[in-house]
Amino acid sequence: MAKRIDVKDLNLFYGKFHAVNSVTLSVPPRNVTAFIGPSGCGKSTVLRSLNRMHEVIPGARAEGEVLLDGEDIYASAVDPVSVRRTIGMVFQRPNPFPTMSIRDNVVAGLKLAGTRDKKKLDEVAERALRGANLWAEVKDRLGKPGGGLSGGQQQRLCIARAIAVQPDVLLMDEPCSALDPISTLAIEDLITELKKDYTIVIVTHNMQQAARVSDQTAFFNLLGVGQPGQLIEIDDTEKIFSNPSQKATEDYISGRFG
Ligand SMILES: Nc1ncnc2c1ncn2[C@@H]1O[C@H](COP(=O)(O)OP(=O)(O)OP(=O)(O)O)[C@@H](O)[C@H]1O
Repeated sequence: MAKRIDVKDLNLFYGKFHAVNSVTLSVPPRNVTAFIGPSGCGKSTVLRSLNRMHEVIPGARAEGEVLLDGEDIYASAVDPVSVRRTIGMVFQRPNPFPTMSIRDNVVAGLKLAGTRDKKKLDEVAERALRGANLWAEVKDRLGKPGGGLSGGQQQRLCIARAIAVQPDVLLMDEPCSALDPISTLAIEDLITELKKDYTIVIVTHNMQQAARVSDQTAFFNLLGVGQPGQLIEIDDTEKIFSNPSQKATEDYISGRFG
């Protein structure tokens, strides 16, 4: 079930370093939101804070609120592990368990959560692989190692693994940066398919990609070296790329800096 995210006055730190200043934004369900901006402005840091992966880094902390359908994921009673199950993540480099079979890669999260029923695991594996547009390519070699797939297939395998646990939100941190153009298009098509069921937030350096796949775009910027990154504006992708409200956004998307 896709859910809505509301971020309120979120500040992110690495030890004493204030990495991101006061972000407030909303992500509607069944929508793709792209985070763009120059290197170091805090896109990945904000993304990781949306499922409490940020605090896994020693010394890192978050202040502010991240609401998932109105529930604060940072509330003291909330278990960060269950947050990460509900809000899945796909990383820059495909990271399947290389020696584990394709099928077991997909159902790794479910097995970890205690599901042992083979029939159920097979069903979930098929559904997730179909959902990730990979089923046709791997159905005859489900027992073969995940590491034997191409880079683009491995990334779809990781997406299958992320959706196998039926999350509410999918976070993607530059999911195509290690892929060739054909695999990139396959992932972009998949993102468009997945948004029927999921809320998706994607960090990308590729502005054409943001324009192609996202409904809304958030532009982050850095005011200076050592300064925290900040959200400059968030709006419909069409508006950001045709008529942004802020000059800094226009300069960035027209390639005048960044
Ligand atoms: N593990 C970490 N420990 C300390 N500082 C970090 C860590 N990760 C990121 N930072 C710092 O936080 C700031 C934001 O980094 P972040 O990776 O979020 O930016 P980004 O916009 O995603 O950059 P890029 O586009 O290059 O991936 C940077 O100054 C970075 O050096």
